[in-house]
Amino acid sequence: MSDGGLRFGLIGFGAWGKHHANAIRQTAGVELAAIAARSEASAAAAKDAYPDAVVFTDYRQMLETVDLDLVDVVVPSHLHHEIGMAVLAAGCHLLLEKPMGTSLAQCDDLLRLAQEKNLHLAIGHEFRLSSLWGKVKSLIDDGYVGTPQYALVELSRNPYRQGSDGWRYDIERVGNWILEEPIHFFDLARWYLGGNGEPQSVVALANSRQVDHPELQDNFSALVNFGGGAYAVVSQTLSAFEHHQTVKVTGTKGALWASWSGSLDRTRHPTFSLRGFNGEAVEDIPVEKITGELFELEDQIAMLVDVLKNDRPLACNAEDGRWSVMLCLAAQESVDSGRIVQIDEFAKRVGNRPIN
Ligand SMILES: NC(=O)C1=CN([C@@H]2O[C@H](COP(=O)(O)OP(=O)(O)OC[C@H]3O[C@@H](n4cnc5c(N)ncnc54)[C@H](OP(=O)(O)O)[C@@H]3O)[C@@H](O)[C@H]2O)C=CC1
Ligand SMILES: O=C1CO[C@H](CO)[C@@H](O)[C@@H]1O
Repeated sequence: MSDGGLRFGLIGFGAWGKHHANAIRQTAGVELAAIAARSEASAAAAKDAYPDAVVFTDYRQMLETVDLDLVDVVVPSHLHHEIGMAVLAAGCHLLLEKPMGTSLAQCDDLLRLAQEKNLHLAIGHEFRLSSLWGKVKSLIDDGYVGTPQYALVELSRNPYRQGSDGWRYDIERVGNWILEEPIHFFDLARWYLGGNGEPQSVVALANSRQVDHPELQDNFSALVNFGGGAYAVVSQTLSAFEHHQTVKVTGTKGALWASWSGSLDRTRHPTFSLRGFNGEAVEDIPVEKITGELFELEDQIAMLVDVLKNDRPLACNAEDGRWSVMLCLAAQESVDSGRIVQIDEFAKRVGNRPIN
């Protein structure tokens, strides 16, 4: 760490990488020291927006020549493993965007190397930093609903962006569409219901609007069984308009209903609300801070500064990231086979280790 604070590098200056760069710029105690883009055009845009950062078109050169504390990786999903491994091998802490990998073997390589090198590996499930989705979690933990028995995490939105070179619509590069956005909801569901034990099984359905691309699934719904009989419903449609997300959690005593709406996922002007039934009365529950993925991204960078400077725990660690990848892969297997997938069996067969 230099005297001026932490030195962060960024790899990937696309649609979401630009927001990461901005979040780093907004955060006290950290400097965006270097950026690696791929094309000359993206590198020029990075240099223009961040003239004080050293800009590269080869991330390896950046890792070899610049002294960095943490590198933030925001590239198409099929590159997470290759680039994440290179960052850790270079001895830098890593913030890796979701999905942690497109296979469990990739997640395990990253976990192993981070452990060997004693480096932090944070996964970009920024919803965990949200004042709204986080308030639901703290109310559950405080016993507001009693023992949680049911969670619905649902999104209705417009279609995914193509991504640079159309990677998001290429199954080889995206992995599957569950790894794109429903992965956040599996992470939330496990966060909310995890007190009942880890997920035990998943069954899912999906379909596509494009007859010639059945693998690009616009509609997706899954049921996840947790210990103690609790279960979650994760559901998403990409065939809708704007961006509307709902969480409903009910338990033996009460209920919570959170909702977030915006013209786009990245609006800074959303509407959101949290209502609860505490077993006696229905109430509006105040949410202290504005919420949305742009705000959470800033909080995620601030959280990392706190982790590195004050040795605090990560909001979402590599085991959590691996779990959410596993749930997505198990759900895709259920879609493809038409069968319920037992997570412990899947974990041993595909992940080469039991769930606990
Ligand atoms: N947590 C969240 O809420 C979100 C997470 N994401 C995740 O972030 C990642 C990026 O998504 P997004 O920004 O939308 O995708 P984009 O396609 O918009 O951007 C990807 C960028 O990566 C760059 N890139 C590709 N290869 C390399 C390389 N070898 N070195 C440096 N840069 C490279 C591309 O460069 P070029 O421009 O030159 O082609 C492009 O600018 C994905 O994994 C996605 O899942 C995305 C949105 C939200
Ligand atoms: O949260 C998200 C917003 O949407 C993107 C797709 O358009 C996803 O990549 C991402 O995870």
